[in-house]
Amino acid sequence: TQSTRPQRLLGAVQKKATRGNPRSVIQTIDQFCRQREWAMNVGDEKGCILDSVVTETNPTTVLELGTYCGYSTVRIASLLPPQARLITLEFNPDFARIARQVITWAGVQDKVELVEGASGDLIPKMKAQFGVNTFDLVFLDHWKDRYLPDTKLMEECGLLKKGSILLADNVICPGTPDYLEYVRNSPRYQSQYFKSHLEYTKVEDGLEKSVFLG
Ligand SMILES: O=C(NCCCCc1cc2ccncc2s1)c1cc(-c2ccc(F)cc2)cc(O)c1O
Ligand SMILES: [Mg+2]
Repeated sequence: TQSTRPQRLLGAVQKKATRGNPRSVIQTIDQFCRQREWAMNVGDEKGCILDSVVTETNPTTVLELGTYCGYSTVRIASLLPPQARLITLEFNPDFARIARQVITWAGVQDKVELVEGASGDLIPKMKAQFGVNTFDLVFLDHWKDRYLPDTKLMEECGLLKKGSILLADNVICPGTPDYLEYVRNSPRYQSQYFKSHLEYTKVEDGLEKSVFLG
């Protein structure tokens, strides 16, 4: 039977990347996506912006919405201090199955909890079921029309505290117009746009970093 793109991406990682070395996993995926097949990872250009936001935030508790093959999961987890934790949500079980193997190959599985399900269902369970108080950093990279409702849901569930950082991928391409309008006009956020390009292309895209002001 035909393999899927995530399966071929995992194959490249298991063939070319060094076990336990997150940087070599990232490098292998970027090479695969540039030389073989495009895939919707945040990529190397936006990935550097992600890295700088993670390191400057120095988060203890991170939420990622949208795991896909685990590329940004590995990028974030590899920069976390020892006791820090990353919870990543994935809706698609096939993507989740691949992501678990990529995360383990990179050796960051002890910092990561991958949960399968829809963000709208799981966010209200974060405190009771996952023992989360608040998130220091949230990376939004799932359905683009869920960024705004899920941000409002996180506010309502008390998952954001003064200083929590929201970092949103794809605010230009595919685009998240209602989310951008909200975080840029709400008095509860201080927003900043980091201009970049859609992963592995010359198309404009960018990340929006929004600090929750409480
Ligand atoms: O859709 C994208 N990403 C979300 C996939 C949806 C996966 C989900 C995870 C989850 C977890 C919890 N609840 C609900 C959900 S839904 C996406 C698409 C493009 C793109 C850009 C130009 C193109 F021509 C074609 C695709 C680029 C990107 O960087 C993306 O992130
Ligand atoms: Mg994305």
